[in-house]
Amino acid sequence: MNSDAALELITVSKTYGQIKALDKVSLAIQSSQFVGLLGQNGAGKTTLFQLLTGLFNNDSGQIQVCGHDIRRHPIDALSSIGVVFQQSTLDLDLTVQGNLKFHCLLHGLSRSEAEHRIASELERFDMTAVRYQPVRSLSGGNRRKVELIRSLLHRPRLLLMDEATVGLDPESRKSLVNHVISLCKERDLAVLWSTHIVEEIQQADRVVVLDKGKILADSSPDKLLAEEDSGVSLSDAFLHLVNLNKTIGVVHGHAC
Ligand SMILES: Nc1ncnc2c1ncn2[C@@H]1O[C@H](COP(=O)(O)OP(=O)(O)OP(=O)(O)O)[C@@H](O)[C@H]1O
Repeated sequence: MNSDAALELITVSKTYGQIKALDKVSLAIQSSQFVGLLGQNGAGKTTLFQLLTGLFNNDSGQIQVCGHDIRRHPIDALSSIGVVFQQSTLDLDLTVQGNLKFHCLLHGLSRSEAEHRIASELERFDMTAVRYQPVRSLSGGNRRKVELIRSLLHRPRLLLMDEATVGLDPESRKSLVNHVISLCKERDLAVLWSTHIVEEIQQADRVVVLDKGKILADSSPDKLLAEEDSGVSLSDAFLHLVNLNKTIGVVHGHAC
């Protein structure tokens, strides 16, 4: 067990009937690490996030967040996590302030501390001007920024970004990635960034490739490129790895 890790999974499995959505997954993320998670449809990414956010329990294995076991000490573990989900969870009819304040109060912050943190995070993201606007009136990119700000208000140690750029234009996507990379380094945050868009994680410290519930690779983007020797881009390396795993699966299937 790595007690310094912001997130540690040890042989975590989750099945749905016959389907092994996660199969003995082990993974550790340290503070200040930005880890990209790649996987094709059905690889197990959503299942992983569902376990990490306490929505479902793993069948076996252990999940620790900042040293807190998510099953035995869920409040300590979950309060160390900030999450931006793929689907927006903002109340469109409330103002930005209303959404952010609600989150602060849920986390037990006093009203004055909430005001202070909201003001300083909005300033950090250059969003002070929209503080009292209804979320409905914001662009998609700004709504995502509000969700990111909200995820940071209780000062998490681990940030989970679950396909958080879906629906954003390339510029807004790039801006969100850059914001999160800066935060990761400035605040010693551990980040797990799940995406289908390989270019988003070119600057990641590590790239984890998940396929059919198993980790196929866990290394730096440069190392992954060199190891796969499959083309010029990280995207080529990812596809090569996943296709290779498909071929191995077929060969094993025939052998049995
Ligand atoms: N509630 C469920 N009941 C049954 N099977 C499920 C359930 N949730 C996920 N699965 C199966 O588990 C596997 C992993 O699915 P999961 O949604 O975690 O993958 P994913 O990587 O998030 O895919 P996508 O990129 O399409 O969102 C798939 O085979 C999926 O069909």
